[in-house]
Amino acid sequence: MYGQIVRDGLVNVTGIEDLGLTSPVLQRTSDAFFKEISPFLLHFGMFVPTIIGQCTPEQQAKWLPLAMDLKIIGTYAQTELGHGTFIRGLETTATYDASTEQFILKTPKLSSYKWWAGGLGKTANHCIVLAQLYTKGVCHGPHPFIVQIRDTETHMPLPGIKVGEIGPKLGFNTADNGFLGFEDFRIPRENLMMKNAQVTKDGTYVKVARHGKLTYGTMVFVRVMLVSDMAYCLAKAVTIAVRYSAVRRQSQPKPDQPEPQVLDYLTQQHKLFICISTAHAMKLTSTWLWNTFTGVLADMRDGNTDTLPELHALSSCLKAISTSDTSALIEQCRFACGGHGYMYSSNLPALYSFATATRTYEGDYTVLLLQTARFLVKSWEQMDEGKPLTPTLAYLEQSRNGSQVSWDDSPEGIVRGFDAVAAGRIGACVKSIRKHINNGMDYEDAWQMTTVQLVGAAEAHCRAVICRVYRDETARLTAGCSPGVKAVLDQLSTLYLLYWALERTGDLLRFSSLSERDIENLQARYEALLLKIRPNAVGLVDAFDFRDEVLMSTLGSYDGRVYERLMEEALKTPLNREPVSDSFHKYIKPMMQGKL
Ligand SMILES: CCCCCCCC(=O)SCCNC(=O)CCNC(=O)[C@H](O)C(C)(C)COP(=O)(O)OP(=O)(O)OC[C@H]1O[C@@H](n2cnc3c(N)ncnc32)[C@H](O)[C@@H]1OP(=O)(O)O
Ligand SMILES: Cc1cc2nc3c(=O)[nH]c(=O)nc-3n(C[C@H](O)[C@H](O)[C@H](O)COP(=O)(O)OP(=O)(O)OC[C@H]3O[C@@H](n4cnc5c(N)ncnc54)[C@H](O)[C@@H]3O)c2cc1C
Repeated sequence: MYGQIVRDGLVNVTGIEDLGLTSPVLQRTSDAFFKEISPFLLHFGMFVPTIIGQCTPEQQAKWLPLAMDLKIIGTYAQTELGHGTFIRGLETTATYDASTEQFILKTPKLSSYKWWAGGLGKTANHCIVLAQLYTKGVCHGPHPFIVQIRDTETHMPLPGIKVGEIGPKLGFNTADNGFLGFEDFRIPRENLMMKNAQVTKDGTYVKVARHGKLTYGTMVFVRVMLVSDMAYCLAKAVTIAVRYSAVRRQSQPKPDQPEPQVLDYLTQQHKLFICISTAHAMKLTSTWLWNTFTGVLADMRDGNTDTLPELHALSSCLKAISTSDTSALIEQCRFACGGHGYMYSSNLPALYSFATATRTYEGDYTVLLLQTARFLVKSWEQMDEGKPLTPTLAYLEQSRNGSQVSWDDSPEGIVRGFDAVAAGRIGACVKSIRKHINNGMDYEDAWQMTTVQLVGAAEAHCRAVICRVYRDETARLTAGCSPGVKAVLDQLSTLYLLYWALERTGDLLRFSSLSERDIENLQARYEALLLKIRPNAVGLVDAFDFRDEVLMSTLGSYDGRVYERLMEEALKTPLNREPVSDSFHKYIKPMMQGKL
């Protein structure tokens, strides 16, 4: 299995490398090889970006050509058995020895072992290691180091290195995630990635970057990329589920009628059409976030890190919500396909196991929403002091006078409604924190007592951002479209707004003038819109343009030959090679004869 995966992985990266194709195509072709992920994903997904983001030009000149030409194969080893979220708590140490101009890497105890890095188990021979940097007896916190862990000729682990595979997981089982321990392992001083901080030959620590968190830059980059990856993953799942729902006929609502396509059931449309909308919403939001990210990078190149906190807050909540929505909606696609959706050959289980992992890696859902909440509360307090708000928080101004937003169910009205919910929930958090402090709690305890509300406020802020960006970008992009295309894409963006308005009626009742009658109108509009979208449903998923080789699904292939493909896959199962398994003769027959 591992050998096959590595072969496929190399064909994928070297073949495409030779063709010089860009990453979106690389992603699609990669999907033609793997239902889960490539053992080389971390090499291009984090090892190379970290060299670019954390190395000096001189260090890049040394390491980047080796990495891009696959002369070295890398991964990113930050998480340890004992710590993943709390980076400042990482236990692996890198202590500078000025007498030899080397760092000595140590994993002091079992919980210090690096754990999880993709490709670390058997594939990578180098890795980026986050370790607590000590020099002259002072700890300067986690810093990135490039470390060779295996001999590039023999692939044997170097002396002082303990490395291996962590074992089977819910998914990602083609990624040989690994563990790594160091026993007084020495690396040259130059292997500290020195763009943001340096250690001179005599061991003097020199902070280069003004913002202490630039070390975490790779995580921001990957979080930004993951929003786009989620749109792509969900688009595949809903393509499978909608095509299957057009083929599958089941039940007989009217005695004299043939069994209908299950796609004609309103409940099936309710399950699936939000998935199409959400794939579009996340794709457009990811492009907007990428443009925000590149803008902040440009500012930082000019030495201005003022916009980094807002980017961290945005990338954190959008990564959390996009991965959470995608996991839930891919599972919804599986539910919509009945028993056959549970077949591995449908590819829905693999898509789900991939998506649900993203809810955790690159920053756990709750932890990242609390990061965003930290920024929201700070912004509220700055607003109270009369300071200007950042662009994505401009809506907070409307909450100043405390008046309730009047509800109107136009798309702009619904977007304003979500702004009001976000502003109201952030304000409620600030009030809760202040109440606890007035009752004698210190700030940290008051914050902890409010974290359930803070996670909700961050989700509300994120939903408001997605709704606004989706609506605005749809308006901008459809301006030049034919009336027919514009109408269908407007239907999808309106469906997203109506769906989430109905999901959040409690909040809208609390923070806007929404009434019972308004809710009835929303429900009626939503159901009518499902019926309008139905005739275009298959066309909309065909427009995602996934080849069968990329979908890898018995249920979602373009030709609709579902039952034939299910049977073809079943007959390939090893158990079907012989009519009688030898277990019958070894165990079942003796049991039937009372001889066990
Ligand atoms: C293709 C890719 C496949 C990917 C496979 C998977 C790869 C991985 O999973 S790699 C490992 C990923 N690990 C993580 O994401 C760990 C998540 N944890 C974290 O990000 C941090 O520990 C965190 C922020 C949650 C908490 O850390 P902590 O030191 O307590 O930070 P905290 O005290 O809350 O914040 C300190 C300041 O830094 C800021 N900050 C924190 N993180 C960042 C960041 N990434 N960027 C910018 N600023 C940041 C905070 O906003 C805060 O600013 P301020 O004090 O002005 O409010
Ligand atoms: C498939 C997969 C691939 C991965 N690949 C890599 C990789 O290549 N390289 C790498 O370095 N890492 C990798 N990781 C590790 C991943 O980054 C961590 O698992 C992730 O950051 C979560 O950290 P944790 O496991 O310590 O969870 P924890 O933080 O221990 O989470 C456990 C629970 O504690 C809660 N919690 C933690 N802190 C707080 C808080 N402050 N407030 C409230 N609740 C809190 C969480 O919300 C969660 O409910 C991978 C993980 C997976 C699943």
